[in-house]
Amino acid sequence: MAVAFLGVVLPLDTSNPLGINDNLRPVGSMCGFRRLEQRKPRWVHAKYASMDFKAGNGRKFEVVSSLIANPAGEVALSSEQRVYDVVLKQAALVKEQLKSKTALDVVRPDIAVPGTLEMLNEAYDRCGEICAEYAKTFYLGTLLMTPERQRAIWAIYVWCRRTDELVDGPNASHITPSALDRWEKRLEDLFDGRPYDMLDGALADTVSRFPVDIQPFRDMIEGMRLDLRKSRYQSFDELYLYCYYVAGTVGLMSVPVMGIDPESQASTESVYNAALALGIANQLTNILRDVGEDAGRGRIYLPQDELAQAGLSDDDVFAGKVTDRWRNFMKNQIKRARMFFDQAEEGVTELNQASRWPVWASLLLYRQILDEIEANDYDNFTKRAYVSKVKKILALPVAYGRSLIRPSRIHSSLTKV
Ligand SMILES: CC(C)=CCC/C(C)=C/CC/C(C)=C/CC/C(C)=C/[C@@H]1[C@@H](COP(=O)(O)OP(=O)(O)O)[C@]1(C)CC/C=C(\C)CC/C=C(\C)CCC=C(C)C
Ligand SMILES: [Mn+2]
Repeated sequence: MAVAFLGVVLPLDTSNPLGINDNLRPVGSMCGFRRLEQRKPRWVHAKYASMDFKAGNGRKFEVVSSLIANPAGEVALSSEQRVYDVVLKQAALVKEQLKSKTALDVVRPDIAVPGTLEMLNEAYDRCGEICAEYAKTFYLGTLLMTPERQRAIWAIYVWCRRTDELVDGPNASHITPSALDRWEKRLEDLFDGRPYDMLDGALADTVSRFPVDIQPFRDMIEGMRLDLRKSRYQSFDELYLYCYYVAGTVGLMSVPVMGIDPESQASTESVYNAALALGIANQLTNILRDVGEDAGRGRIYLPQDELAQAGLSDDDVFAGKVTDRWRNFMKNQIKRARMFFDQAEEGVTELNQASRWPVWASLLLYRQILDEIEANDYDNFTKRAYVSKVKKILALPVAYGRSLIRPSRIHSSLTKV
């Protein structure tokens, strides 16, 4: 089946609701080692890398603040510092783009999305339907936002879901790095106002209206590339980068749409940093919940050095036996994930009033998965930790109550300097 959209005939396969096919085209990626540079780590998550997780026996790399050195003395920026550089750039870009907002209420008048308004509305409605189908609670949360914001978030959600589906969906075994290159080319096209199908058309419209940058989208595709070629993570530093790619990026894509409260005294970069932390916390939680399922696919996302330090090996993970060593190891992993949630909390209040509720709801619900892992006595091999419907419903008014808290006028750790 095909639909005429934005002046061209676009494929739409009803048996494939996300409309993913391999009809994509070619592109490239990102950095590696740098020589030692004195850089001040700010908003550092390094404390999470070092707290109780210090370099163990036989480790090749040592965490030194924002730098990582190998035994030969070569020094690389830590993942945290590399990602923080992206945060700074994104925060600067959003400020820049908002300054140039035109009377037409678009931030990028150079993007002219072809097609009629009716087609565009239809595309956004479809994004909403997909979002409701795949993530009901989250969809309900978006209904509180202004219509323009809610449909922009749906369009971003659908692009993320489709990207994840490439490597995790039913056709995942056919996905090659070049298919991801073609998906990236398609992304560039939609950012240039040349969407490939109706769902891309909705996102093209979103990026013309909101100061959303292409970098986090590219980085998410990079995360999917990593997933194709890598099934072990040597250290938390490596895992952190993966979590940024596949989940921290979602925070960076969403904040320009959700907006920062006009009363907020917080710096833009601190809010972006909190959004990044929420993505990282969610992904760490995903990883801890899915240990058994991932092991069944030969994958272990847990940092190898920390497993070794706890006296555990890949074989223990594959054997799936809950021992005291495993419980202790998991306690530390859960503690770290909670620290990222705590950091994210600091930023939610700074968001625009109508955006706070869905973010609080998603934060509270996701964080409860960690409680459920504990309630399962750390058996994440044979039991899937999930939050019951009743607990989900109970969390919603709590989230609503928190969303009423206004940004603080008093100097805080997030205040602009
Ligand atoms: C200041 C502040 C705190 C602002 C909030 C910023 C914000 C909205 C952050 C959102 C964080 C978030 C929801 C991240 C998603 C993390 C996640 C679960 C990523 C998953 C990756 C791959 O995981 P995996 O394959 O291991 O897991 P599955 O078994 O497949 O689940 C993802 C699946 C990547 C794709 C992500 C999505 C489909 C979610 C996209 C969500 C949005 C665009 C909306 C976010 C908005 C709200 C209100 C939560
Ligand atoms: Mn997935």
